[in-house]
Amino acid sequence: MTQGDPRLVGLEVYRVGGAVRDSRLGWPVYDNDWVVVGATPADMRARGFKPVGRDFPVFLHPETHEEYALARTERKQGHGYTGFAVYANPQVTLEEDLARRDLTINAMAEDRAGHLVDPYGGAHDLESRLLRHVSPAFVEDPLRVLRTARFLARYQSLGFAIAEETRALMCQLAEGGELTHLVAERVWAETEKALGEPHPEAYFRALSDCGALAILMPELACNGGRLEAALARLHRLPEEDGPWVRWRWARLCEHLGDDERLRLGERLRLPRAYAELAHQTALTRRLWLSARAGELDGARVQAWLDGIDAWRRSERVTPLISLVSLEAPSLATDLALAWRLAAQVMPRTLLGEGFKGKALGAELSRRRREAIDAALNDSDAR
Ligand SMILES: Nc1ccn([C@@H]2O[C@H](COP(=O)(O)OP(=O)(O)OP(=O)(O)O)[C@@H](O)[C@H]2O)c(=O)n1
Repeated sequence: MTQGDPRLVGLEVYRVGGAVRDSRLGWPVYDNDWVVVGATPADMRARGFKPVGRDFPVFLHPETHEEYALARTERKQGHGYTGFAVYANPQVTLEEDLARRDLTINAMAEDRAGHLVDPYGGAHDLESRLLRHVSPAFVEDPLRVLRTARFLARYQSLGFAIAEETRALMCQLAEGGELTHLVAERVWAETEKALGEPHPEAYFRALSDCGALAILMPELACNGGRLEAALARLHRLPEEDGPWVRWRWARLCEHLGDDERLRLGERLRLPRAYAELAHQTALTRRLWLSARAGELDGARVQAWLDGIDAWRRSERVTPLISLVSLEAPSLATDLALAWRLAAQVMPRTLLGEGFKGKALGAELSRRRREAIDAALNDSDAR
């Protein structure tokens, strides 16, 4: 791909990071990152690369739009993400650039002929299925605790585990209070990515094991048994092509009380769509729990439909009923009928009958309730 590219002639360029790791694992590679050794920003601009990094000397290839970063070292100076001193200069070697990286499997490079440069044993760890830190500098970026957990969520089915000594550093970061310096957006970004991986439960378990979950998402961490039950639900999702990452989040949080769920959402600055689905899912859980306890009645079903705003957002109903069918199949059948009958009560009809304003609202509610009761009675009769 890079062979014969005139912009690269005379440049010392290596493919690095995730692309090297994933191609060796046989995992799909979506984009390539490159490191350039021995060049200056002026060299890159002269070749037509576009500078993109405000903080780092990173350039975009004008045609492939892939990232080319000048080799750099980084040292932590303060707390949080801004506290890094970046040092890029043509003397920085590839080995030095690789040394600043988080995990050995992420610290491999390939030259343009495909030869591996692997000073930290990444290929061996890839074979041994180990997530292992490159150096003690791992602790300089607390986000790496989450990244390591996320890679476990991605590769767990390949047999990966976190190396004992890396796990110790993760615990150390949690105990030392470093995680409190992570901004909500970065925590959520990693968590959202982890939720999209094949084994998101491994992410939360790894964070729980090192004490990070108790700091970052204490609402989920407070009780081991509840956490395991919540993690089991991550793979029990409604059947539909919809936003399954959101569903995973919703199922994870559905056992939380309203206050806890809101607090967690605020803590993570959760996007609205996630918060809304989590709320609807929690209401739905209460409904099937009440059915299980033999306490279901028309009022509860109507309150549920009101709560999820079914009348205006009818598209919400079927997926939630599909969720109920996983937990309480016969209730799902009843709800489907109740919804079908209640949705046939049209405000327009009532307007035609002369209802207006408050009276219209009250009559609408009364007739919907009638329809719901009829559906539930029908179920009792069956
Ligand atoms: N906190 C971080 C973030 C990134 N990296 C390094 O930067 C590379 C690129 O980071 P990124 O694109 O975030 O991750 P990928 O490894 O490419 O993984 P993904 O497949 O999730 O994109 C990583 O491989 C790793 O070497 C790091 O050491 N520490």
